[in-house]
Amino acid sequence: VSCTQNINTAKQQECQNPVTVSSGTRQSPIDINTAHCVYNPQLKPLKISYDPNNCLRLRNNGYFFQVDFEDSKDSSVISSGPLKNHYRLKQFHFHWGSKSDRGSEHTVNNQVYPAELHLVHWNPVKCNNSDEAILSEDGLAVIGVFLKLGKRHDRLQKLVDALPAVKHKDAAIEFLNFDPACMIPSCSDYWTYPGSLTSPPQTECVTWVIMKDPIEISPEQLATFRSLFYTSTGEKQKNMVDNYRPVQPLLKRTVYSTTS
Ligand SMILES: C[C@@H](CNC(=O)c1ccc(S(N)(=O)=O)cc1)Cn1ccc2ccccc21
Ligand SMILES: [Zn+2]
Repeated sequence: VSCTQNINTAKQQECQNPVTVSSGTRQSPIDINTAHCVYNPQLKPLKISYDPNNCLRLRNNGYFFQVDFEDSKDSSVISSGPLKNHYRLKQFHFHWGSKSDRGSEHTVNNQVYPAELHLVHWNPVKCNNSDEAILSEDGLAVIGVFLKLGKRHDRLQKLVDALPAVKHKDAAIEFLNFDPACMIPSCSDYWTYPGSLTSPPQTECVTWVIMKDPIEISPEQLATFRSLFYTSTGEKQKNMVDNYRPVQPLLKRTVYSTTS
């Protein structure tokens, strides 16, 4: 069933025909209960190799703002860690709250962060393109990075300065030479589990890799995220905030950890 519905906000908005994936057995996001995580000594660090020349454009898709990458070659890829194949970077985006006591999609021992970064990669070994990947079991690998309030993130400022140019839904600008590796924490520890897209069509195609350490951004930088709109120009303006899905049941899944 595909209906155009806004991203699930905390109120789990439903469109005409509710599309809650109630039959889902591996939905995302989840709360990461560190006491129930299983230490897996075989888990290697994730290998990350991004080429800033693949960075193409920044756009407002009406759910979040997103930076799109050239993904016709294996030039910005991740591998190793829990992954059997290498995966190509397609885009990254964020989720954030209207206030700093909400915003992240995943939580850690029920602790919420004010925002969360998702770097979305697809499997070129199993799939021909990213649209096919969302329909395949191990089609996507998404790196999640928590954001906490603190000092200004100097390298992220280039992105923050570009946001006013994409205030409204469907706005897009050329955005070049940004290295997403600057948003990966220096500590390589992570949790990993099998999950889904957190927005429609919520297909169960994602291997999640959630970095343990958050990165820091300033209150001013987060305020700029909140200055974007869900709405197109001409519509009644609705601030783009609280674009996160509530946590979903873990069910029979195990979250693996790189640390005991
Ligand atoms: C995959 C959608 C587009 N959405 C995504 O690519 C996507 C990627 C990652 C996340 S997250 N937050 O989990 O990292 C969320 C969404 C397009 N699309 C293709 C077919 C399709 C059918 C219905 C609706 C949208 C559809
Ligand atoms: Zn996301």
